[in-house]
Amino acid sequence: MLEIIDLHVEVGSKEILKGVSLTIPDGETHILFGPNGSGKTTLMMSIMGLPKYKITSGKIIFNGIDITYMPTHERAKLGIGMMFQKPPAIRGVELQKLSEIIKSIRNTDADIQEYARILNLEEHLSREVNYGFSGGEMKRSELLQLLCQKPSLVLLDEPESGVDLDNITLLGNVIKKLLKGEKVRKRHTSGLIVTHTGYILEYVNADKGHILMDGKLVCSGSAEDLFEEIRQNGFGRCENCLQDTI
Ligand SMILES: Nc1ncnc2c1ncn2[C@@H]1O[C@H](COP(=O)(O)OP(=O)(O)OP(=O)(O)O)[C@@H](O)[C@H]1O
Repeated sequence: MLEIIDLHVEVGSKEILKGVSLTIPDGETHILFGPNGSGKTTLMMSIMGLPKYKITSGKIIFNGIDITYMPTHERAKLGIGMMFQKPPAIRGVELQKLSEIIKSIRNTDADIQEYARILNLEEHLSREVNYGFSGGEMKRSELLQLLCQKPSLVLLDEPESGVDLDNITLLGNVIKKLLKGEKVRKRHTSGLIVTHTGYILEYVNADKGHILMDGKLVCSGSAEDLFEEIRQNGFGRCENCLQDTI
């Protein structure tokens, strides 16, 4: 499904990712932990191919295709979808219109009205995408777009941040549905999720967790065990592991 090999990425001429290797097999959901500024968003953006994130070496292989230098819209067409931590507003484009475009590009059978109903976004369909939306509404709008895209790899960057407890339940259940492993185009859906709070672990079956420190993956294992360790001891012990990688 997704294979990242020794990835080095620069942002604004500063090296942020310093040799990340990660494999997410078909149908697996992996969780990415790490302190602020360690490079989690950078990794997600690099997988999605945002131009600001300059890959200086290494490879990203998706379903056997080398996508390292492929433009973002082609990656989206191939089935990589992302929920951004801070999604941009798109002036002049209604959420309904964008959902239809996404649906037609991927040729999915998404029921936009039904998904909007589930996500309490019916009134937002006629509004410009994310413009003036609250934090929680933006997250739901991102999720609506993902449901329309039906990606085979879902990247979720802090899906629960800024979302109230009722809406975390709603979001968690929809994400669970998105990842539940139903076959999309003969493949199961895979996921990579960044979380600080760990709420999302209550909704998804996480196959593995990873810890990113200063642009390097320093640890992999059970997502629940890693989260418990972080909850109790912070990233202190990870600092020692980071020293071992230098
Ligand atoms: N244009 C830039 N120039 C220099 N450094 C940058 C630039 N853009 C981002 N960075 C730095 O890259 C580092 C990694 O940022 P990133 O957003 O990937 O971290 P993160 O792990 O997702 O953090 P958080 O948990 O706070 O969301 C940060 O130290 C950030 O300041």
